[in-house]
Amino acid sequence: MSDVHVFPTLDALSRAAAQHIAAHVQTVLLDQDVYALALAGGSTPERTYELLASGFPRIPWERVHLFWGDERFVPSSSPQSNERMARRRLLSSIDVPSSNVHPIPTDAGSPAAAARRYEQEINSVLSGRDHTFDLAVLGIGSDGHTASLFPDDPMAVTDHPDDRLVRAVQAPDTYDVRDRITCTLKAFNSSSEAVFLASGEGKQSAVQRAQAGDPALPASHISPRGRLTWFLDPDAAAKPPTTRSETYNSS
Ligand SMILES: O=C1O[C@H](COP(=O)(O)O)[C@@H](O)[C@H](O)[C@H]1O
Repeated sequence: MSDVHVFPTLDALSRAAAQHIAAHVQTVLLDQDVYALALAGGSTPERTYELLASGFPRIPWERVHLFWGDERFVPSSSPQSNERMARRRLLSSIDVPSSNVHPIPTDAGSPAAAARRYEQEINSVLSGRDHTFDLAVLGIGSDGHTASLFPDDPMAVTDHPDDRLVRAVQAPDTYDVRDRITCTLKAFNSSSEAVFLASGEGKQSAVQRAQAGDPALPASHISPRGRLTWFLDPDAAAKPPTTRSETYNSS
């Protein structure tokens, strides 16, 4: 099941995404003690994180566990670090217990060691559940990658992935940071929900191909157990905005 919403600007799509995430947190916490949110890196979600951090809409952060969908194998102080971005935009402004924050451990000796440790952490924090994350925030690259699942990686473009929840991968040589750790299709597709955030003309072709189900794109293989919702601007969607009242309902 996939819903597509087009908003006039990145700010508007970020507001709608923040409201969608907050509404889902509130709903899920009626039935569960804790909520597991997987964060995307890159630049597109920065505004959504700032809005979530601003307190509107309000989220009971003490009951939320934060994970990262992928990470570059760099120190957490690096400008390339997905952890650093989320700490600056979101975590620095919210009262979330440090024991609820689960960054990918790039201080492990190697990407493979970091992946192994992160899989253990996910299994330990989320043990006893029948699903992984309650919601995964995802971006999409112009090449159709999502998280650090790249098109040239056979495990990123299969409907029958291995049993791992986290893997060490190499990004193509056009990327600044090639050593990466990523949650797998299994981890994302065992989540309750996922949202894609995409803005700008550079994303247009990848968004169209992913929505059409082009099997060569990792983003096409994202299929959570419940809703998959796209938050787009007109350039990424190649469509004019649809008004919020017609197309967006956070319930
Ligand atoms: O490398 C990455 O890229 C994607 C997309 O990033 P964006 O800057 O185009 O929004 C991101 O979702 C992923 O977490 C990141 O590691």
